[in-house]
Amino acid sequence: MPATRWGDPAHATGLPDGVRDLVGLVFPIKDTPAREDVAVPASRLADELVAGLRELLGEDNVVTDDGVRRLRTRGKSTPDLLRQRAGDLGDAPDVVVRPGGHDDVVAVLAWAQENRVAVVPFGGGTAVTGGLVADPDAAGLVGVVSLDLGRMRGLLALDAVSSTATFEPGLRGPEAEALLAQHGLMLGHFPQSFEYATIGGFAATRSSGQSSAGYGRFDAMVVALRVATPVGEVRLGVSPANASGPDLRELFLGSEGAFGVITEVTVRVRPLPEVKEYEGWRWRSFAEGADAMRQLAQADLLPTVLRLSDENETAINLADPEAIGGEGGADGEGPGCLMVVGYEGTPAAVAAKKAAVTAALTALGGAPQGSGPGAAWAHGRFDAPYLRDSLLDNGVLVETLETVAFWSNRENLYTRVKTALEQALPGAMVLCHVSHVYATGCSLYFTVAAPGGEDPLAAWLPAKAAACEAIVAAGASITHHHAVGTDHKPYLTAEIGEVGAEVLRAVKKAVDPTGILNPGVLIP
Ligand SMILES: Cc1cc2nc3c(=O)[nH]c(=O)nc-3n(C[C@H](O)[C@H](O)[C@H](O)COP(=O)(O)OP(=O)(O)OC[C@H]3O[C@@H](n4cnc5c(N)ncnc54)[C@H](O)[C@@H]3O)c2cc1C
Repeated sequence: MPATRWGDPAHATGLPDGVRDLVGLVFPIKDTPAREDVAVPASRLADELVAGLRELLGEDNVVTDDGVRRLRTRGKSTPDLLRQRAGDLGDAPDVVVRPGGHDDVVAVLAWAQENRVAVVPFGGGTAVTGGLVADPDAAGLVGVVSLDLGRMRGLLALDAVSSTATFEPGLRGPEAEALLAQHGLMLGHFPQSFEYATIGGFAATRSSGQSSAGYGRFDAMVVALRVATPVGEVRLGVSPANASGPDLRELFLGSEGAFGVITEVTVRVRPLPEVKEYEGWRWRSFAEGADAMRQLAQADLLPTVLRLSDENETAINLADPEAIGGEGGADGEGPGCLMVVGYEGTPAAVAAKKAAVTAALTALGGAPQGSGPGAAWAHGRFDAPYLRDSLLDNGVLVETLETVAFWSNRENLYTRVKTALEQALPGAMVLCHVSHVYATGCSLYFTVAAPGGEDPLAAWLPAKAAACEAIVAAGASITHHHAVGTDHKPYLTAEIGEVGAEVLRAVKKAVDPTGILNPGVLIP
């Protein structure tokens, strides 16, 4: 994946003319190509130090090449891409190392402690909240090692009786699913970053995928972990559940490389679905559709996939305000909102769930739209990041953010965040969908598009701050699944309290006394 863009360059198509024309009606279009010619800053690590790493891992697995260091710089948020596109490679690691297994990771951590070098675990590099941007200076360290887990790609164990699989951390989503598929099994974790994000990254950020209604969040799939910390190994999870004090698995899930390097992840697996059916439902308003989701969740009637776009997102996604959304729906009752509902499983299970959900949604006032919208969503479910690059190329600023609250706070949260973004970015288009649903609440996922102007990063950062402040003021969580990283860290204490922040600092001190792991990330 290039440093300045998402994904496989062969899949990047540019903006189709029709879409470019449509976008041009709303935002000024101008060519803003990325700079690829900027030199990577020189490595801060002395040759003798790098030689020490080579002795540990072998010549081929210690890389100081500028091209590789460029690729391991930051993650894939829009600010990350904008910095890279402008030629700012200031956060480039000094060296990239590629451990072959748990013992290699242990050896690198010992080397880093001895030599006071920061270690940044690098999975797929799809982080969107600054989780890959360590600050060695703040921790008094002399440089940064990017710990690229890409060689650790094994399926280590499969317990078919218990339905669990143990993976190494560097497997990307499709690779893990392909290994399981050989046994007729699946994991069922499909974030939009599925093609590049890794098993270790999913665990380290407590990721949530597009099928979370049916299969759950990633952290809920994890039953056991092996973690290498600077003070020793931690192995957790000898049983699915227990009452053996606080569950320490939870301490390492979501720890974003600040407490240790996750070297093995054991997850619950399930049979591959025989049937997949996705369909659309139309609602008169976002509030009405969201309330239908709440009622499904509270009646234990969740399908596998469930998402609801607000009026703006519905209109934009369909790029045809006459079809659904926009002024006046087909029934003349005002703007409409599209819900995507998906069912996966055995034919009998799908038929039974579909019948029950259909009856419930019909009774709640939903209008079935057939399989067309569902098929369109399934076809394009991993394409949006490519579109973002094309829009950035054309001078349009695009970024997403997400949050989560209880149902009783949903409307308040939606209004506050939308208003904050619209006020901070005049002329912005703010879209939203309910992306993940629980019996007690839901996640809201916002997409913002605005004129990039002369300095899109300078335009975006105050808007992001305004949105974060609105989330805090609404009493919601600063993140549902993108994690804390460095971007959300200023808002974490407001959510977990001073004592909570002190607990995190105390754990950090216990497992990483020299502060080499991801300094500056997560811990307030
Ligand atoms: C276009 C796009 C779409 C996205 N869609 C979703 C989505 O639908 N759902 C979602 O949840 N997220 C989404 N994300 C965010 C991101 O993909 C997730 O946070 C993902 O889980 C990160 O995995 P990764 O392997 O890329 O981790 P990285 O980006 O490499 O790392 C993320 C953080 O975890 C740490 N880390 C990585 N591996 C380990 C390890 N083995 N041990 C310890 N620490 C580790 C890193 O140091 C860093 O702090 C999206 C991102 C992009 C760019």
